[in-house]
Amino acid sequence: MALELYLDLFSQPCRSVYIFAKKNNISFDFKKLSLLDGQQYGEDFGKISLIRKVPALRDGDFCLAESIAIMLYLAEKFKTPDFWYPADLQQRARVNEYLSWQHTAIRMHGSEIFCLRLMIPKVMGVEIPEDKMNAALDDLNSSLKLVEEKFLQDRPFIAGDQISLADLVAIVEIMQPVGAGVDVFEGRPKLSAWRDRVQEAIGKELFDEAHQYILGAQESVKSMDSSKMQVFKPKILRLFM
Ligand SMILES: N[C@@H](CCC(=O)N[C@@H](CS)C(=O)NCC(=O)O)C(=O)O
Repeated sequence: MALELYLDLFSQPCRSVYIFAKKNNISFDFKKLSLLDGQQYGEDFGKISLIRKVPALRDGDFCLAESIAIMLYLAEKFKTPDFWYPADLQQRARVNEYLSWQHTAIRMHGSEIFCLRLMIPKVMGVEIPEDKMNAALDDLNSSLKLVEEKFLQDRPFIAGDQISLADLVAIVEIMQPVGAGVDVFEGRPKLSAWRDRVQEAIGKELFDEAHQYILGAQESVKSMDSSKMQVFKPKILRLFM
């Protein structure tokens, strides 16, 4: 049985797994799971992951959740080039440091902008007050500043001269607010130059293919039937209201 990846390219961690697998010529069955249609709550997906989030992997009888665990599994199984997750002690520690930090920083702040600008107005039918939006933008800006000043410094990539899993996980998260219409690269030449290097290392075609849905998110969310998105209401109420 071919290796299966359950993905929705609206999702940042799905894009990192997708790009990683494609870039390393790992063949897989793309199992599209539509988050906006609530397919993560379906009975079939529950057999793959009780966490009910994507990405998820099935390799024979073995199922795995969590994007970073999935990419490390693929890296080990398919012996991908060292630069993705360097064997060098301190380079690997740099990658681990970024991967550990990002969950509650850039990922949280970029996702919040996406929810405040696109999801909440659609699902709840309300616009977000300006002060709340500004506070979320401040949080995002402080995380982006740390990406530049702490994680990149003067290096081409987070762990040194070559792309690693840290850069891949960083770029997919940083593109999420861009999809919601916030150009995080404007006025940030260092971050923009790093984005260009990451794009080049991934390959522009693959980068664009993986990001086409998120970059069209403003239009696609606008045209969606909000009654179908009510499945998100309890979560939005819990997290944001
Ligand atoms: N830490 C997880 C995060 C996975 C996650 O939060 N996935 C979101 C999409 S970005 C999801 O499936 N959400 C569905 C839901 O919460 O209902 C990873 O890196 O894989």
